[in-house]
Amino acid sequence: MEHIIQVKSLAKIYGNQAALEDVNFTVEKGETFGFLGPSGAGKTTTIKILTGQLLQTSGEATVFGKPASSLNKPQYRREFGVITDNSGLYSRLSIEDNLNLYCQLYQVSTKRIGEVLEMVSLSEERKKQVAKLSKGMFQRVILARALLHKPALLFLDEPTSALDPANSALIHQGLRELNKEGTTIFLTTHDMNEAENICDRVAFLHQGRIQLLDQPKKLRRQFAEASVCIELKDGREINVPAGPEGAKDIYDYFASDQVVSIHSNEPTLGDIFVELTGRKLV
Ligand SMILES: Nc1ncnc2c1ncn2[C@@H]1O[C@H](COP(=O)(O)OP(=O)(O)OP(=O)(O)O)[C@@H](O)[C@H]1O
Repeated sequence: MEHIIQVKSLAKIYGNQAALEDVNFTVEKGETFGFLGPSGAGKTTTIKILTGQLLQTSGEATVFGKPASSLNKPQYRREFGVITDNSGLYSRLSIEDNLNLYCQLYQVSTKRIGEVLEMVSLSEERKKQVAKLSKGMFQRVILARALLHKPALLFLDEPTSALDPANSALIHQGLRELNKEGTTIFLTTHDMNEAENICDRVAFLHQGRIQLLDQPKKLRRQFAEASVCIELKDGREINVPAGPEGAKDIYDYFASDQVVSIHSNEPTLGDIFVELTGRKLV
């Protein structure tokens, strides 16, 4: 496997406060990696270090095999994209004119504009002035701009915070398509649905350390209760052991035609986070 990002014993101390302590992880080529944590966990600090905007106090952070601190140099601009809150656009210009400027900057054909606007469902609005866009549309233009040059690696800091579910879904769709085209994605979020929807693996950051790291599916299984829930026609929900000891009950409910649905008692990523840390993700 090819490590696109490699982080070893990373620490960041602001004054006398440790924001990150002994953080270790790798991000493999082609994956969408989610960095989950509540406010103040150290997510933005990590993105800033990985994109060369901030220097760590100790430890190693390499991106494409080079020290992350070197990514600040203009020659690496084409290789990765960063989307943060303060990604400015020219408000008096249209969406299309904004993207035209970036095509020149990245030396990308303007044909790509149509493709990226399609990916974020903004084809119809391309002539609209940026000042007149809703927040969700604005966020989608920022994403479209980051997609123009098909970066090998894209960093997103809470890409859908404060967006409604419809706009979030459009951003997720754009990210999935970009990932299919080969872009490795590193995103921070405190939205567990976002993590479940688009991430191949997630790391739970709490108090400056990674508490868990795996595929969402595996984490849910690891923390699942050994029981299944049977929903009955009379409205009751019965929890039955998932092993042989529950088999007779399950058979009886089916045999007497009482079952509406049966599902495993798997926790959400949010449930797991609360169990692990005693804190909610938001
Ligand atoms: N420039 C700074 N100077 C001092 N402390 C800072 C600075 N930037 C961040 N911190 C502190 O470091 C810790 C981690 O902050 P960070 O912004 O990385 O968290 P976060 O997980 O991104 O939070 P949020 O979800 O609210 O954006 C916090 O306790 C924060 O107060």
